[in-house]
Amino acid sequence: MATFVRPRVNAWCDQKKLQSEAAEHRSLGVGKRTSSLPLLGTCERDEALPSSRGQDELRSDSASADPVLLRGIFAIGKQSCDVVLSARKLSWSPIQPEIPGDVLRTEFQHKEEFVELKDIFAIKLKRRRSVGQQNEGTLLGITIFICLRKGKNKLKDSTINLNNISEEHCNSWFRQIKDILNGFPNRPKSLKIIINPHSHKKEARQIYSEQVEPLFKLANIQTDVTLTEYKGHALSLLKECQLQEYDGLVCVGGDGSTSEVVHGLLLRAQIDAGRDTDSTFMPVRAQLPVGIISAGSTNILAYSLHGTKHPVTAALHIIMGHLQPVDVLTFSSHNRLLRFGFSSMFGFGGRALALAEKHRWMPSSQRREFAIIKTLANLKPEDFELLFLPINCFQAGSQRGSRKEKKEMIEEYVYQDQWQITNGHFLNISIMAIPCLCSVAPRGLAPNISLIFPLLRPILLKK
Ligand SMILES: Nc1ncnc2c1ncn2[C@@H]1O[C@H](COP(=O)(O)OP(=O)(O)OP(=O)(O)O)[C@@H](O)[C@H]1O
Repeated sequence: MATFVRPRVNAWCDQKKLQSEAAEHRSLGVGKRTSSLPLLGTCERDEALPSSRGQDELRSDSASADPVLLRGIFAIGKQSCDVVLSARKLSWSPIQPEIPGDVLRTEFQHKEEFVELKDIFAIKLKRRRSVGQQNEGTLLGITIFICLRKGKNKLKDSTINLNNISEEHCNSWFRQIKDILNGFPNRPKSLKIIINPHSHKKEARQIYSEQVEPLFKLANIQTDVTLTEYKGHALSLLKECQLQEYDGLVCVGGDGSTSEVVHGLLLRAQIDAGRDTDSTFMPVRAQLPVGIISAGSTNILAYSLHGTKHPVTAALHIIMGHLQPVDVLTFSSHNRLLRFGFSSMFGFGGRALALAEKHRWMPSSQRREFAIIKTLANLKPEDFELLFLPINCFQAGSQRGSRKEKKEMIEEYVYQDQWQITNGHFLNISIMAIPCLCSVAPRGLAPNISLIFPLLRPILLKK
Protein backbone atom coordinates (compact mmCIF):
# COMPACT_ATOMS: atom_id res chain seq x y z
CA MET A 1 0.00 0.00 0.00
CA ALA A 2 1.22 3.52 -0.66
CA THR A 3 -0.08 6.64 1.09
CA PHE A 4 0.54 10.26 0.22
CA VAL A 5 1.00 13.20 2.53
CA ARG A 6 2.29 16.45 1.13
CA PRO A 7 5.25 18.28 2.65
CA ARG A 8 6.60 21.29 0.79
CA VAL A 9 9.89 22.35 -0.63
CA ASN A 10 10.81 25.85 -1.80
CA ALA A 11 12.07 25.99 -5.34
CA TRP A 12 13.58 28.84 -7.33
CA CYS A 13 11.37 29.33 -10.33
CA ASP A 14 9.21 31.70 -12.37
CA GLN A 15 6.90 32.73 -9.57
CA LYS A 16 5.15 35.49 -11.52
CA LYS A 17 4.42 33.13 -14.37
CA LEU A 18 3.04 30.57 -11.94
CA GLN A 19 0.94 33.16 -10.17
CA SER A 20 -0.65 34.25 -13.41
CA GLU A 21 -1.24 30.62 -14.34
CA ALA A 22 -2.84 29.97 -10.96
CA ALA A 23 -5.05 33.02 -11.46
CA GLU A 24 -6.20 31.35 -14.66
CA HIS A 25 -6.86 28.15 -12.78
CA ARG A 26 -8.84 29.88 -10.10
CA SER A 27 -10.93 31.78 -12.56
CA LEU A 28 -11.44 28.53 -14.45
CA GLY A 29 -9.91 29.74 -17.63
CA VAL A 30 -11.73 33.06 -17.73
CA GLY A 31 -8.75 35.12 -16.59
CA LYS A 32 -6.32 36.84 -18.89
CA ARG A 33 -2.71 35.62 -18.89
CA THR A 34 -0.53 38.44 -17.72
CA SER A 35 3.09 37.47 -17.89
CA SER A 36 4.92 40.00 -15.81
CA LEU A 37 8.62 40.29 -15.64
CA PRO A 38 8.82 43.64 -17.41
CA LEU A 39 12.45 44.42 -17.20
CA LEU A 40 14.01 47.20 -19.15
CA GLY A 41 11.72 50.06 -20.08
CA THR A 42 13.24 51.16 -23.30
CA CYS A 43 11.71 52.17 -26.55
CA GLU A 44 14.61 50.78 -28.54
CA ARG A 45 14.87 47.18 -27.38
CA ASP A 46 11.72 45.38 -28.38
CA GLU A 47 12.58 42.17 -26.58
CA ALA A 48 12.56 43.99 -23.29
CA LEU A 49 9.61 46.26 -23.87
CA PRO A 50 7.26 46.01 -20.96
CA SER A 51 3.63 46.71 -21.59
CA SER A 52 2.80 50.40 -21.74
CA ARG A 53 1.56 49.78 -18.20
CA GLY A 54 5.16 49.52 -16.94
CA GLN A 55 6.32 52.96 -18.02
CA ASP A 56 3.18 54.84 -17.08
CA GLU A 57 2.86 53.20 -13.69
CA LEU A 58 6.46 53.83 -12.82
CA ARG A 59 6.31 57.46 -13.98
CA SER A 60 3.26 58.27 -11.91
CA ASP A 61 4.76 56.40 -8.94
CA SER A 62 8.05 58.24 -9.21
CA ALA A 63 6.44 61.53 -8.33
CA SER A 64 4.96 60.14 -5.12
CA ALA A 65 6.37 56.93 -3.63
CA ASP A 66 9.70 56.66 -5.39
CA PRO A 67 12.11 59.21 -3.92
CA VAL A 68 15.25 60.15 -5.85
CA LEU A 69 18.44 58.78 -4.22
CA LEU A 70 21.11 59.95 -6.68
CA ARG A 71 21.26 62.03 -9.82
CA GLY A 72 24.27 62.43 -12.09
CA ILE A 73 25.69 62.43 -15.59
CA PHE A 74 26.98 59.30 -17.33
CA ALA A 75 27.62 58.46 -20.95
CA ILE A 76 25.42 55.57 -22.11
CA GLY A 77 26.42 54.36 -25.55
CA LYS A 78 27.48 57.52 -27.34
CA GLN A 79 24.99 59.74 -25.52
CA SER A 80 25.54 61.90 -22.48
CA CYS A 81 22.64 61.11 -20.17
CA ASP A 82 20.96 62.52 -17.14
CA VAL A 83 20.77 59.46 -14.87
CA VAL A 84 18.46 59.18 -11.87
CA LEU A 85 18.53 56.47 -9.22
CA SER A 86 15.35 56.19 -7.19
CA ALA A 87 14.26 53.55 -4.70
CA ARG A 88 12.56 51.52 -7.46
CA LYS A 89 14.29 52.25 -10.73
CA LEU A 90 17.33 53.50 -12.55
CA SER A 91 16.27 55.88 -15.32
CA TRP A 92 18.11 57.93 -17.88
CA SER A 93 17.35 60.42 -20.63
CA PRO A 94 19.75 61.87 -23.19
CA ILE A 95 21.04 65.39 -22.64
CA GLN A 96 20.65 67.58 -25.74
CA PRO A 97 21.45 71.26 -26.05
CA GLU A 98 18.16 73.12 -26.18
CA ILE A 99 17.51 75.07 -29.39
CA PRO A 100 14.64 77.55 -29.02
CA GLY A 101 11.68 76.52 -31.18
CA ASP A 102 13.01 73.01 -31.90
CA VAL A 103 9.99 71.09 -30.60
CA LEU A 104 11.12 67.65 -31.83
CA ARG A 105 14.47 67.95 -30.10
CA THR A 106 12.87 69.10 -26.85
CA GLU A 107 10.50 66.10 -26.94
CA PHE A 108 13.37 63.71 -27.62
CA GLN A 109 15.23 65.16 -24.66
CA HIS A 110 12.48 63.98 -22.34
CA LYS A 111 12.39 60.42 -23.67
CA GLU A 112 13.20 58.35 -20.63
CA GLU A 113 14.41 54.80 -20.41
CA PHE A 114 14.58 52.81 -17.21
CA VAL A 115 15.29 49.53 -15.56
CA GLU A 116 13.57 48.46 -12.37
CA LEU A 117 16.07 47.79 -9.59
CA LYS A 118 14.49 44.40 -8.85
CA ASP A 119 15.68 43.30 -12.30
CA ILE A 120 19.33 44.15 -11.61
CA PHE A 121 21.34 41.18 -10.35
CA ALA A 122 24.90 42.51 -10.22
CA ILE A 123 26.97 45.68 -10.48
CA LYS A 124 30.70 46.05 -11.19
CA LEU A 125 33.14 48.91 -11.54
CA LYS A 126 34.40 48.75 -15.12
CA ARG A 127 38.17 49.19 -15.52
CA ARG A 128 40.66 48.89 -18.34
CA ARG A 129 44.09 47.50 -17.51
CA SER A 130 46.82 47.55 -20.13
CA VAL A 131 49.37 44.73 -20.41
CA GLY A 132 51.85 44.94 -17.56
CA GLN A 133 49.84 47.56 -15.63
CA GLN A 134 50.26 46.80 -11.91
CA ASN A 135 47.38 48.69 -10.29
CA GLU A 136 43.69 47.86 -10.66
CA GLY A 137 43.40 49.73 -13.95
CA THR A 138 41.81 52.89 -15.32
CA LEU A 139 38.21 53.41 -14.30
CA LEU A 140 35.75 53.58 -17.20
CA GLY A 141 32.46 53.57 -15.28
CA ILE A 142 29.89 51.13 -13.90
CA THR A 143 28.42 48.03 -15.51
CA ILE A 144 24.95 46.99 -14.44
CA PHE A 145 23.87 43.40 -15.07
CA ILE A 146 20.17 42.93 -15.67
CA CYS A 147 17.76 40.08 -16.25
CA LEU A 148 15.63 40.33 -19.40
CA ARG A 149 12.67 38.24 -20.48
CA LYS A 150 13.31 36.39 -23.73
CA GLY A 151 10.17 35.03 -25.32
CA LYS A 152 7.47 33.45 -23.18
CA ASN A 153 9.45 31.53 -20.57
CA LYS A 154 13.13 32.25 -20.99
CA LEU A 155 15.27 34.80 -19.20
CA LYS A 156 18.61 36.15 -20.36
CA ASP A 157 21.26 38.39 -18.90
CA SER A 158 22.24 41.73 -20.38
CA THR A 159 24.32 44.77 -19.41
CA ILE A 160 24.04 48.54 -19.25
CA ASN A 161 27.29 50.51 -19.16
CA LEU A 162 27.23 53.84 -17.30
CA ASN A 163 30.49 55.51 -18.35
CA ASN A 164 32.18 58.12 -16.18
CA ILE A 165 35.86 58.22 -15.21
CA SER A 166 35.41 59.89 -11.82
CA GLU A 167 36.30 57.42 -9.01
CA GLU A 168 34.28 59.36 -6.43
CA HIS A 169 31.20 59.62 -8.63
CA CYS A 170 31.26 55.94 -9.66
CA ASN A 171 32.03 54.70 -6.15
CA SER A 172 29.07 56.50 -4.60
CA TRP A 173 26.71 55.08 -7.27
CA PHE A 174 28.28 51.64 -6.96
CA ARG A 175 27.85 51.57 -3.16
CA GLN A 176 24.27 52.85 -3.27
CA ILE A 177 23.14 50.30 -5.88
CA LYS A 178 25.06 47.49 -4.16
CA ASP A 179 23.29 48.29 -0.87
CA ILE A 180 19.92 48.13 -2.59
CA LEU A 181 20.78 44.77 -4.22
CA ASN A 182 21.94 43.37 -0.86
CA GLY A 183 18.55 44.28 0.60
CA PHE A 184 16.50 42.14 -1.80
CA PRO A 185 15.06 39.11 0.00
CA ASN A 186 15.66 35.48 -1.05
CA ARG A 187 18.73 36.27 -3.15
CA PRO A 188 21.26 33.59 -2.16
CA LYS A 189 24.83 34.44 -1.14
CA SER A 190 26.07 30.90 -0.64
CA LEU A 191 24.95 27.77 -2.50
CA LYS A 192 25.66 24.07 -2.31
CA ILE A 193 25.86 22.74 -5.87
CA ILE A 194 25.35 19.03 -6.58
CA ILE A 195 26.23 17.92 -10.10
CA ASN A 196 25.57 14.48 -11.56
CA PRO A 197 28.34 14.20 -14.19
CA HIS A 198 26.68 11.06 -15.60
CA SER A 199 23.28 12.62 -16.36
CA HIS A 200 21.93 11.98 -19.85
CA LYS A 201 24.74 12.92 -22.30
CA LYS A 202 27.26 13.57 -19.48
CA GLU A 203 27.02 17.34 -20.08
CA ALA A 204 26.02 18.49 -16.58
CA ARG A 205 29.51 19.62 -15.61
CA GLN A 206 29.97 21.59 -18.82
CA ILE A 207 26.50 23.16 -18.58
CA TYR A 208 27.32 24.32 -15.07
CA SER A 209 30.79 25.68 -15.80
CA GLU A 210 29.89 27.39 -19.08
CA GLN A 211 26.37 28.70 -18.52
CA VAL A 212 25.68 28.86 -14.79
CA GLU A 213 28.90 29.40 -12.85
CA PRO A 214 29.82 32.68 -14.63
CA LEU A 215 26.44 34.15 -13.63
CA PHE A 216 26.80 32.98 -10.00
CA LYS A 217 30.28 34.57 -9.93
CA LEU A 218 28.94 37.85 -11.33
CA ALA A 219 26.28 37.88 -8.60
CA ASN A 220 28.99 37.23 -5.95
CA ILE A 221 27.45 33.93 -4.89
CA GLN A 222 29.82 31.60 -3.04
CA THR A 223 29.56 28.03 -4.29
CA ASP A 224 30.56 24.67 -2.91
CA VAL A 225 30.44 22.06 -5.67
CA THR A 226 30.14 18.27 -5.30
CA LEU A 227 30.23 15.93 -8.30
CA THR A 228 28.26 12.80 -7.42
CA GLU A 229 30.25 9.59 -7.73
CA TYR A 230 27.49 7.01 -7.42
CA LYS A 231 23.71 6.66 -7.18
CA GLY A 232 22.70 7.69 -3.66
CA HIS A 233 25.74 9.96 -3.18
CA ALA A 234 23.60 13.12 -2.98
CA LEU A 235 21.37 11.45 -0.38
CA SER A 236 24.24 10.45 1.92
CA LEU A 237 25.84 13.89 1.48
CA LEU A 238 22.63 15.65 2.50
CA LYS A 239 22.23 13.50 5.59
CA GLU A 240 25.51 14.83 6.97
CA CYS A 241 26.44 18.21 5.51
CA GLN A 242 26.21 21.50 7.44
CA LEU A 243 23.17 22.97 5.73
CA GLN A 244 23.21 26.18 7.78
CA GLU A 245 26.26 27.30 5.80
CA TYR A 246 24.13 27.66 2.67
CA ASP A 247 21.20 29.72 1.44
CA GLY A 248 20.12 27.04 -1.00
CA LEU A 249 20.87 23.84 -2.85
CA VAL A 250 21.23 23.60 -6.60
CA CYS A 251 21.03 20.32 -8.47
CA VAL A 252 22.54 20.06 -11.95
CA GLY A 253 21.22 16.88 -13.53
CA GLY A 254 18.07 15.12 -14.62
CA ASP A 255 14.81 14.31 -12.84
CA GLY A 256 16.35 11.33 -11.05
CA SER A 257 19.15 13.40 -9.52
CA THR A 258 16.84 16.26 -8.56
CA SER A 259 14.35 13.87 -6.94
CA GLU A 260 17.19 12.32 -4.96
CA VAL A 261 18.28 15.78 -3.77
CA VAL A 262 14.73 16.80 -2.79
CA HIS A 263 14.22 13.47 -1.01
CA GLY A 264 17.53 13.90 0.84
CA LEU A 265 16.72 17.46 1.85
CA LEU A 266 13.25 16.59 3.14
CA LEU A 267 14.50 13.48 4.92
CA ARG A 268 17.17 15.59 6.62
CA ALA A 269 14.48 18.09 7.69
CA GLN A 270 12.42 15.29 9.28
CA ILE A 271 15.48 13.89 11.09
CA ASP A 272 16.48 17.36 12.35
CA ALA A 273 12.91 18.00 13.52
CA GLY A 274 12.86 14.66 15.39
CA ARG A 275 10.15 13.09 13.21
CA ASP A 276 9.95 9.30 13.28
CA THR A 277 9.65 8.34 9.62
CA ASP A 278 9.01 4.70 10.52
CA SER A 279 5.53 5.55 11.77
CA THR A 280 2.81 8.01 10.75
CA PHE A 281 4.29 11.52 10.91
CA MET A 282 3.41 15.06 9.88
CA PRO A 283 6.24 16.16 7.60
CA VAL A 284 8.04 19.48 8.10
CA ARG A 285 9.32 21.72 5.33
CA ALA A 286 12.81 21.49 3.88
CA GLN A 287 15.30 23.94 5.45
CA LEU A 288 16.69 25.22 2.15
CA PRO A 289 15.23 26.12 -1.23
CA VAL A 290 16.18 24.00 -4.22
CA GLY A 291 17.25 25.24 -7.64
CA ILE A 292 17.09 22.96 -10.66
CA ILE A 293 19.52 23.27 -13.57
CA SER A 294 18.44 20.72 -16.14
CA ALA A 295 20.97 18.42 -17.71
CA GLY A 296 18.89 15.27 -17.96
CA SER A 297 16.90 13.45 -20.63
CA THR A 298 13.27 14.49 -19.95
CA ASN A 299 13.67 17.32 -17.39
CA ILE A 300 10.05 17.23 -16.24
CA LEU A 301 10.86 19.12 -13.04
CA ALA A 302 12.68 21.97 -14.80
CA TYR A 303 9.91 22.27 -17.44
CA SER A 304 7.19 22.27 -14.77
CA LEU A 305 8.95 24.99 -12.74
CA HIS A 306 10.30 27.27 -15.47
CA GLY A 307 8.40 26.29 -18.62
CA THR A 308 11.78 25.62 -20.24
CA LYS A 309 14.90 23.53 -19.65
CA HIS A 310 17.13 26.54 -20.49
CA PRO A 311 19.93 26.51 -17.83
CA VAL A 312 20.50 30.30 -17.93
CA THR A 313 16.81 30.91 -17.14
CA ALA A 314 17.04 28.59 -14.12
CA ALA A 315 20.28 30.26 -12.96
CA LEU A 316 18.72 33.73 -13.21
CA HIS A 317 15.63 32.66 -11.24
CA ILE A 318 17.99 31.41 -8.51
CA ILE A 319 20.09 34.59 -8.50
CA MET A 320 17.04 36.87 -8.49
CA GLY A 321 15.50 34.97 -5.57
CA HIS A 322 12.25 34.00 -7.32
CA LEU A 323 11.00 31.56 -4.67
CA GLN A 324 7.93 29.36 -4.91
CA PRO A 325 6.72 26.66 -2.48
CA VAL A 326 6.08 23.40 -4.33
CA ASP A 327 4.17 20.39 -3.01
CA VAL A 328 6.01 17.11 -2.66
CA LEU A 329 4.40 13.70 -2.17
CA THR A 330 5.23 11.34 0.67
CA PHE A 331 5.20 7.69 -0.32
CA SER A 332 4.94 5.24 2.57
CA SER A 333 4.22 1.59 3.01
CA HIS A 334 2.61 0.30 6.21
CA ASN A 335 3.18 3.80 7.66
CA ARG A 336 6.95 3.62 7.00
CA LEU A 337 8.36 6.34 4.78
CA LEU A 338 9.62 5.03 1.47
CA ARG A 339 10.42 8.22 -0.37
CA PHE A 340 9.54 11.86 -0.99
CA GLY A 341 8.86 12.64 -4.65
CA PHE A 342 6.86 14.68 -7.14
CA SER A 343 5.04 11.91 -9.00
CA SER A 344 4.59 8.18 -9.19
CA MET A 345 3.17 5.65 -11.59
CA PHE A 346 1.73 2.21 -10.86
CA GLY A 347 0.88 -0.47 -13.37
CA PHE A 348 1.99 0.19 -16.95
CA GLY A 349 3.86 3.46 -16.30
CA GLY A 350 5.65 2.14 -13.22
CA ARG A 351 6.70 -1.07 -14.95
CA ALA A 352 7.92 0.77 -18.04
CA LEU A 353 9.99 3.22 -15.94
CA ALA A 354 11.49 0.40 -13.86
CA LEU A 355 12.42 -1.51 -17.00
CA ALA A 356 14.00 1.60 -18.56
CA GLU A 357 16.01 2.14 -15.36
CA LYS A 358 17.43 -1.41 -15.65
CA HIS A 359 18.67 -0.60 -19.15
CA ARG A 360 20.56 2.63 -18.36
CA TRP A 361 23.40 1.49 -20.59
CA MET A 362 21.14 2.19 -23.64
CA PRO A 363 20.85 5.75 -25.06
CA SER A 364 17.91 7.46 -23.29
CA SER A 365 15.39 7.67 -26.17
CA GLN A 366 16.10 4.07 -27.23
CA ARG A 367 15.81 2.93 -23.61
CA ARG A 368 12.40 4.58 -23.22
CA GLU A 369 11.00 3.18 -26.48
CA PHE A 370 12.29 -0.31 -25.68
CA ALA A 371 10.74 -0.20 -22.17
CA ILE A 372 7.37 1.08 -23.43
CA ILE A 373 7.09 -1.52 -26.20
CA LYS A 374 8.18 -4.40 -23.97
CA THR A 375 5.78 -3.38 -21.18
CA LEU A 376 2.91 -2.88 -23.66
CA ALA A 377 3.52 -6.40 -24.99
CA ASN A 378 2.89 -7.83 -21.50
CA LEU A 379 0.15 -5.36 -20.55
CA LYS A 380 -2.35 -6.65 -18.03
CA PRO A 381 -4.69 -4.86 -15.61
CA GLU A 382 -3.80 -4.93 -11.93
CA ASP A 383 -5.98 -4.82 -8.83
CA PHE A 384 -5.91 -1.44 -7.06
CA GLU A 385 -7.80 0.26 -4.26
CA LEU A 386 -7.54 4.03 -4.45
CA LEU A 387 -8.62 6.45 -1.69
CA PHE A 388 -8.80 10.09 -2.65
CA LEU A 389 -10.27 13.51 -1.84
CA PRO A 390 -12.09 14.58 -4.98
CA ILE A 391 -12.34 17.96 -6.67
CA ASN A 392 -14.03 18.77 -9.91
CA CYS A 393 -12.94 22.16 -11.18
CA PHE A 394 -15.04 22.01 -14.31
CA GLN A 395 -18.21 21.17 -12.45
CA ALA A 396 -17.66 24.04 -10.04
CA GLY A 397 -16.79 26.41 -12.88
CA SER A 398 -19.84 25.60 -14.92
CA GLN A 399 -22.09 26.91 -12.14
CA ARG A 400 -23.17 30.49 -12.01
CA GLY A 401 -21.55 33.03 -9.71
CA SER A 402 -18.82 35.61 -9.56
CA ARG A 403 -15.19 34.62 -10.00
CA LYS A 404 -14.65 35.04 -6.25
CA GLU A 405 -17.57 32.72 -5.46
CA LYS A 406 -16.25 30.11 -7.89
CA LYS A 407 -12.79 30.31 -6.28
CA GLU A 408 -14.28 29.82 -2.81
CA MET A 409 -16.38 26.90 -4.03
CA ILE A 410 -13.30 25.11 -5.34
CA GLU A 411 -11.22 25.78 -2.27
CA GLU A 412 -13.98 24.63 0.05
CA TYR A 413 -14.21 21.45 -1.93
CA VAL A 414 -10.46 20.87 -1.79
CA TYR A 415 -10.48 21.05 1.98
CA GLN A 416 -13.39 18.60 2.43
CA ASP A 417 -12.36 15.61 4.46
CA GLN A 418 -14.51 13.01 2.70
CA TRP A 419 -12.29 10.28 1.36
CA GLN A 420 -13.66 8.34 -1.58
CA ILE A 421 -12.68 4.82 -2.52
CA THR A 422 -12.43 3.27 -5.93
CA ASN A 423 -11.60 -0.40 -6.49
CA GLY A 424 -10.92 -2.29 -9.64
CA HIS A 425 -8.56 -3.51 -12.29
CA PHE A 426 -6.48 -0.71 -13.72
CA LEU A 427 -3.88 -0.66 -16.47
CA ASN A 428 -2.18 2.38 -14.98
CA ILE A 429 -2.48 4.83 -12.10
CA SER A 430 -0.37 7.99 -12.05
CA ILE A 431 -0.26 10.35 -9.07
CA MET A 432 1.19 13.79 -9.70
CA ALA A 433 1.78 16.87 -7.55
CA ILE A 434 3.23 18.94 -10.40
CA PRO A 435 1.99 19.35 -14.00
CA CYS A 436 4.82 17.12 -15.34
CA LEU A 437 5.60 19.15 -18.45
CA CYS A 438 8.22 17.94 -20.90
CA SER A 439 9.09 18.43 -24.57
CA VAL A 440 6.88 15.48 -25.65
CA ALA A 441 3.95 16.64 -23.44
CA PRO A 442 4.21 20.46 -23.51
CA ARG A 443 0.87 20.89 -21.67
CA GLY A 444 1.98 18.34 -19.10
CA LEU A 445 0.87 14.85 -18.14
CA ALA A 446 -1.38 16.53 -15.53
CA PRO A 447 -2.26 19.86 -17.18
CA ASN A 448 -4.83 20.81 -14.54
CA ILE A 449 -2.23 21.14 -11.83
CA SER A 450 -0.67 24.49 -11.05
CA LEU A 451 2.27 24.72 -8.67
CA ILE A 452 0.66 27.45 -6.61
CA PHE A 453 -2.87 26.04 -6.68
CA PRO A 454 -1.88 22.47 -5.98
CA LEU A 455 -4.13 19.48 -6.26
CA LEU A 456 -3.07 15.91 -6.17
CA ARG A 457 -3.91 14.57 -9.59
CA PRO A 458 -4.59 10.85 -9.95
CA ILE A 459 -4.76 9.64 -13.55
CA LEU A 460 -6.51 6.31 -13.87
CA LEU A 461 -6.48 4.07 -16.90
CA LYS A 462 -9.03 1.29 -16.51
CA LYS A 463 -9.49 -1.67 -18.81
N1 LIG B 1 28.03 9.36 -10.48
C1 LIG B 1 26.92 8.68 -10.71
N2 LIG B 1 26.96 7.50 -11.33
C2 LIG B 1 25.86 6.81 -11.60
N3 LIG B 1 24.61 7.22 -11.27
C3 LIG B 1 24.50 8.40 -10.64
C4 LIG B 1 25.64 9.18 -10.34
N4 LIG B 1 25.22 10.32 -9.74
C5 LIG B 1 23.88 10.23 -9.66
N5 LIG B 1 23.44 9.09 -10.19
C6 LIG B 1 22.05 8.61 -10.35
O1 LIG B 1 21.72 8.64 -11.74
C7 LIG B 1 20.32 8.68 -11.89
C8 LIG B 1 19.88 9.38 -13.16
O2 LIG B 1 20.47 10.62 -13.25
P1 LIG B 1 19.74 11.93 -13.81
O3 LIG B 1 18.35 11.94 -13.44
O4 LIG B 1 20.57 13.08 -13.36
O5 LIG B 1 19.98 11.87 -15.38
P2 LIG B 1 19.24 11.21 -16.59
O6 LIG B 1 20.21 10.24 -17.18
O7 LIG B 1 18.76 12.23 -17.52
O8 LIG B 1 18.04 10.49 -16.01
P3 LIG B 1 16.49 10.90 -16.00
O9 LIG B 1 15.92 9.93 -16.96
O10 LIG B 1 16.14 10.66 -14.57
O11 LIG B 1 16.33 12.32 -16.42
C9 LIG B 1 19.80 9.32 -10.63
O12 LIG B 1 18.88 8.46 -10.04
C10 LIG B 1 21.02 9.53 -9.74
O13 LIG B 1 20.78 9.12 -8.42
